[in-house]
Amino acid sequence: MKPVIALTKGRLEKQFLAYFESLDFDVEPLLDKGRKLRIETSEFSFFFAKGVDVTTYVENGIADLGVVGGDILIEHKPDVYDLFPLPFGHCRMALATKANYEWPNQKKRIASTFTNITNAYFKEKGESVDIIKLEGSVELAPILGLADAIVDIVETGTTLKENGLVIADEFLHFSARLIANRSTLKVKRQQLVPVIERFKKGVNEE
Ligand SMILES: Nc1ncnc2c1ncn2[C@@H]1O[C@H](COP(=O)(O)OP(=O)(O)OP(=O)(O)O)[C@@H](O)[C@H]1O
Ligand SMILES: O=P(O)(O)OC[C@H]1O[C@H](OP(=O)(O)OP(=O)(O)O)[C@H](O)[C@@H]1O
Repeated sequence: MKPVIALTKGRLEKQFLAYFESLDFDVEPLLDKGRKLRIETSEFSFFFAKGVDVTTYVENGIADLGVVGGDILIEHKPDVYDLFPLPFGHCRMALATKANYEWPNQKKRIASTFTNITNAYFKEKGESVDIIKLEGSVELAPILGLADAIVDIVETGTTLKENGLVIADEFLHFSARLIANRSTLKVKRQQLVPVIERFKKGVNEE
């Protein structure tokens, strides 16, 4: 059986494809996949899922390997092998507010998709805050008055800028990561190690 790889769909998928192609793997069947969620190449079986679901599939041994953002690993702490960083998907975590924002004297309200990361960040500062969980377009929260600030991913800073927000603090840097199921890595060692080494070659050559 071919190794099974779970890929985070969307943004990371496109960057993965470019990387995968640069390592001379067969990408042809992945290029025109349409709405298909599973694709077979000559060497691998791929499927595509949201980042956090990629970790669930890898954790449960449905996929041998997975490609996922480092933010997802820190936020959800799945029980998988975190093998190494991949040279794409670079972004950072930031606390952001409206420009010239005056923090209130009472407990701060922080909106984020990353509630565990936010909680850990403020805990380390010894500050108690109210965390409001949002699923996307988090930048809206300070603008509409739902929260004083947000904790969210920043790459170019364009989304913050175009919505009148500024970075108050930056505290974590991420890239995509290659992850593996813990027991599969032992059982299918002979098959997986050469694949992992080939992925690593691309990282070392960067
Ligand atoms: N603006 C960004 N620039 C670079 N990398 C990003 C950016 N936003 C997210 N990422 C990285 O890419 C991964 C996938 O993000 P993506 O936005 O495609 O999925 P998502 O956050 O689940 O969004 P959606 O709900 O739209 O699918 C994230 O886990 C993160 O590591
Ligand atoms: O610094 P930038 O390059 O502007 O990128 C940052 C934006 O990208 C992500 O959002 P995404 O596009 O995934 O949409 P979402 O808000 O629905 O998560 C992130 O949540 C920021 O909003």
